[in-house]
Amino acid sequence: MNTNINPPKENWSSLLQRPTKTFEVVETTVSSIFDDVKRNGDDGIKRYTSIFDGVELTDIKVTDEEILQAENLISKELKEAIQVAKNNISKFHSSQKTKTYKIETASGVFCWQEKRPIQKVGLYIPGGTAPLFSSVLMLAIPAKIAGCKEIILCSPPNKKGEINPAIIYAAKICGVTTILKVGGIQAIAGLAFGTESIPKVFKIFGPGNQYVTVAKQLATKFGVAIDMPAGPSELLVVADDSANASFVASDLLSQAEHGTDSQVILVTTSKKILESVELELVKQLNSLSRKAIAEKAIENSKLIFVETKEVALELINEYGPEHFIVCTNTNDFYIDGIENAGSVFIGNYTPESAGDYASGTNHTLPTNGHTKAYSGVNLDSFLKAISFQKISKEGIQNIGKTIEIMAEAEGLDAHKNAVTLRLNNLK
Ligand SMILES: NC(=O)c1ccc[n+]([C@@H]2O[C@H](COP(=O)([O-])OP(=O)(O)OC[C@H]3O[C@@H](n4cnc5c(N)ncnc54)[C@H](O)[C@@H]3O)[C@@H](O)[C@H]2O)c1
Ligand SMILES: N[C@H](CO)Cc1c[nH]c[nH+]1
Ligand SMILES: [Zn+2]
Repeated sequence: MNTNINPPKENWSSLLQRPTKTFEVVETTVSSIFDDVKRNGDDGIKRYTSIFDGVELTDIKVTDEEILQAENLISKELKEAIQVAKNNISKFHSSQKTKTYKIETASGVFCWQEKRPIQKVGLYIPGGTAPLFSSVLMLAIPAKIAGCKEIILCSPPNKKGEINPAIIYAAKICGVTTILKVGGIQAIAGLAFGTESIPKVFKIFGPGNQYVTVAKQLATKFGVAIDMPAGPSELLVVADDSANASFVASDLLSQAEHGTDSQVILVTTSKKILESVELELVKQLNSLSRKAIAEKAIENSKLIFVETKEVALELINEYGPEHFIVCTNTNDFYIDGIENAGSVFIGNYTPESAGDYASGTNHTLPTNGHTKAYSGVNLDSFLKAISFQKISKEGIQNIGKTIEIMAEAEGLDAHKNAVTLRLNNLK
C-alpha cells in the first residue's frame, strides 16, 4: 500500500485520483451496445449476455417456478438474517416520510407540495463478482414504501443462465414485480429503451461496476432519470491513537474486496497507527477468500499521514469518500466538518459492513467524488414532489400587481394579461 507522509496540497488531486477508467474510455463501448439494444431489442440483450456473461439465454424473465424454487435453495438462517435487515431498513426509510404543510405566502395565496411515487422504476443488482442480494433490500424496500407500482429488477445471470436464489428471494419478499436475467451495460440499455422482455422505466437505480455506472450516466441522454453514479466501492478511514489498528485494517479490506477498482484510504495524524494498520493489512489479507481482488485494490490505495486534524479534514472533503469512518478522540470535529461523504460511520464499534447490510441506512451511495453534489439513495429518490397552489379573489388582488410589473419587465404581455383580466373582473 502506498504510504504518503505530509503530501503537499498541490499533489492532493493526483494522490487522490480514483483507479476507475475515465467516462470517455468506457463511453464508446456503452454507446455501441446502447445502439444495438435500441435497434434489436432482446436479440441485442442476448448477444451481450453471451459476450460478457458467457451464457446463451433462452428466457430473459425469471419464471414463477424459479421464484418458488429460490425460497427452498437458501437456508433458514439466511432468510432470518434477511428479515432482520429488512425490518431495520424499513424502519429507517419509513422515518424519512415527510408531512405536507400548506403555506399562505400572502393573504389568500396558498401553496403546498405533495409527493407522488415514480410509477416505473428499474433496479440494478450487481452480480458480476458477487451476488449482492443486500442491494435488493436497499432499493426495493424504499421503492415499495414510496408506493412505486412497477419495480423491475435486473441482475446478471451466471454461466448456467440463473440468478442467485438469494437475489430472487429478497426480490420476492420486497415486492419486486419483474425479475430479469440481464446485467451490465445491456441491462441499463434495456431499461432505458425497453425491449420485448424488458419494460422501459422512468428511473434507474442501483450500484454497479464502472461499465454499469457509465451506462446509467449515458442513459440520462435518452430521457431516463438515474439515482446517481454509484460505482466501485470506496472507503476512507480517519484514525488517531485511539483507534484499533486491527479494526481499521478489517474495514479497509472490507471495501477492497469488492473489486480490483475499489479504493481504500487511511488518513491519520498518528505514525504509530499508520504502521500498525499497514502490518495488520498484510496479516488479514492472507486469510481472505477474495485475496487476489483485495490485493489489487490495495495497490490503488493509500496510507496518508498529516500533521493536524485540520489538514486531515480538508483532504477528506477534497476526496469526498463514499464511506467515511471516524475513529479518533476528536470525532465531533470531523462529524461537524464533513461536507462531502456518502455515509459516515462513527467510533470503533461501527464497521462499514453494518451499513452494507443491516443497520438500516442505505448502501447505494455516490462514488468517484460525486458526494460533492449527490446524496445516496433514500426514500425521496423514489418520489417526485409536485407543487400545488390555490389563489382566492383576495389573493389575486394581493399579488396581481406584482405579477403584472414583473411580466411587463420581461416583455411577456400574455403573462401580464392573464392577471389583468382577472383583476378587472373583480372591479
Ligand atoms: N457505490 C455503491 O453504492 C455500490 C454498492 C454495491 C456495490 N458497488 C460496486 O458494484 C460493483 C459490482 O461489480 P461487479 O462487476 O461485481 O458486478 P456488476 O453486476 O456491476 O457488473 C457485471 C457485469 O459487467 C459487465 N462487464 C464486465 N466486464 C465488462 C467489459 N469489459 N465490458 C463491458 N461490460 C462488462 C458484464 O455484463 C457483467 O455481467 C463493484 O465495483 C462494487 O464495488 C457499489
Ligand atoms: N459496500 C458496498 C457499497 O459500496 C455495498 C455492499 C453490498 N454488499 C456488501 N457491500
Ligand atoms: Zn461492501
